[in-house]
Amino acid sequence: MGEVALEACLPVPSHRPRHYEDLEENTPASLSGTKPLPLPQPFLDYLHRSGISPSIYLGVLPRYIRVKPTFEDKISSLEMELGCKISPVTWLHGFYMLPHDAQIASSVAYQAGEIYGMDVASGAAVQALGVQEGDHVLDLCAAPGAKLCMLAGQLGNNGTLTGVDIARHRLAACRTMLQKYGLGNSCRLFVADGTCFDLLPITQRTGSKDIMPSTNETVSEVFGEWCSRKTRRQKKREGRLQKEGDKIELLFYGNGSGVVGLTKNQLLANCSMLQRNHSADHYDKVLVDAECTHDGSLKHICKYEQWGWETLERRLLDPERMASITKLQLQLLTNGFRLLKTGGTLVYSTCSLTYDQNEGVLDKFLNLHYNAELVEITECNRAGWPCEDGKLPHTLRFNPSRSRTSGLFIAKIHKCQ
Ligand SMILES: C[S@@+](CC[C@H](N)C(=O)[O-])C[C@H]1O[C@@H](n2cnc3c(N)ncnc32)[C@H](O)[C@@H]1O
Repeated sequence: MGEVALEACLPVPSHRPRHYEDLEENTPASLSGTKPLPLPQPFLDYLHRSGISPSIYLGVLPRYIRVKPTFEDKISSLEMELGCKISPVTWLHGFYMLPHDAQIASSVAYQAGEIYGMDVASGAAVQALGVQEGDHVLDLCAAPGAKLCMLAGQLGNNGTLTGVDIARHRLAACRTMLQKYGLGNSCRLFVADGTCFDLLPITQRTGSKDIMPSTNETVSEVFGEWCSRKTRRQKKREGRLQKEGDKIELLFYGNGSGVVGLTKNQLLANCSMLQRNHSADHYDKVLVDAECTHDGSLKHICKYEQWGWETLERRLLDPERMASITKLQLQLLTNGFRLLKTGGTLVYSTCSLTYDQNEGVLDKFLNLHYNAELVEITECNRAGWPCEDGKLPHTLRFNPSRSRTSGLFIAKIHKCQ
């Protein structure tokens, strides 16, 4: 589905939703005149139980792009090509706002990898992490990769970026993005379960010089430069590695990621480092953009029209599914924090606006981790961000109808001694 107004793509209900009145009452003045949204009753009940007003889905959101710094002075040529107004987002550098129906995919800039579509609230989550050149950064739920690309851009050529996702096909899309935008040099991507992933960054201390190769490894098992076209030998080797029952698969690595020249055992030897508890070898920054019910995303809710509303009932409304998703979120957050070095920063975000998946998960996490502290997001013009306070100190919520962004929850955590 393209970028379409929600009202235009949702089915007309056979009955008047119970929370219709709530919807009318809560319609923001700036959006008045917009018809109430026809959502199925079970979903409205879910929103009601979760304390979310259905009014957040009213109105048509603009679309956003992030542009490479070198492209910023060429915005007028993109305006001419697309035939629409493109305005800079005043509160987050590098982001621009377009009409909701603007089609960027055929533009010269998109094809040349100068711009990509990314919601500006997602950009805020990345900005909150405060990445600096030289950092070792972990993105524990990386696919399909918009945030990973922004992280890679902020990192420059100094430091490393490790992306992890459990879904191979989604991580492959991430790899395509990194390559298209020329951002993969310092990155490595692993297909792995983020709840137990335990590879540390390849820093000088844990780099190839410190780790002795295993005696039964051959030269052919040393990682050479990654390329999209693989030789038959490489494919055979990868097949063999997977057959050996690896839980972790290295899907992509750039020349400056520290992987080139290592053997498989050297790379995986990083695992044992955690037991040694050298916190200094851990990641400086960790992003846990956790799997969630996506109920803050208008675009995502629209997709249920294609998938069928019964899919939504199965994915969002089933109590067992909800319990398993909050458990997964807590496990991802816990493991991300374990991989973070003392003094480091972690950002937890979801595109759900329910209490349970955000403050609820954090509450449980903070009760178990005396050395975790919620801290204020002070990055880049933060005072101008169009968000609201969450229900825990320093947490933020982007409410779509007020912020004109996709819905997002963001919390920033500091790892103390
Ligand atoms: C909200 S999406 C992440 C979006 C991504 N950060 C971006 O900006 O494009 C959540 C991701 O978590 C992944 N995921 C789900 N369970 C996981 C697990 N146990 N370990 C790692 N990733 C997981 C999903 O495959 C999905 O790609």
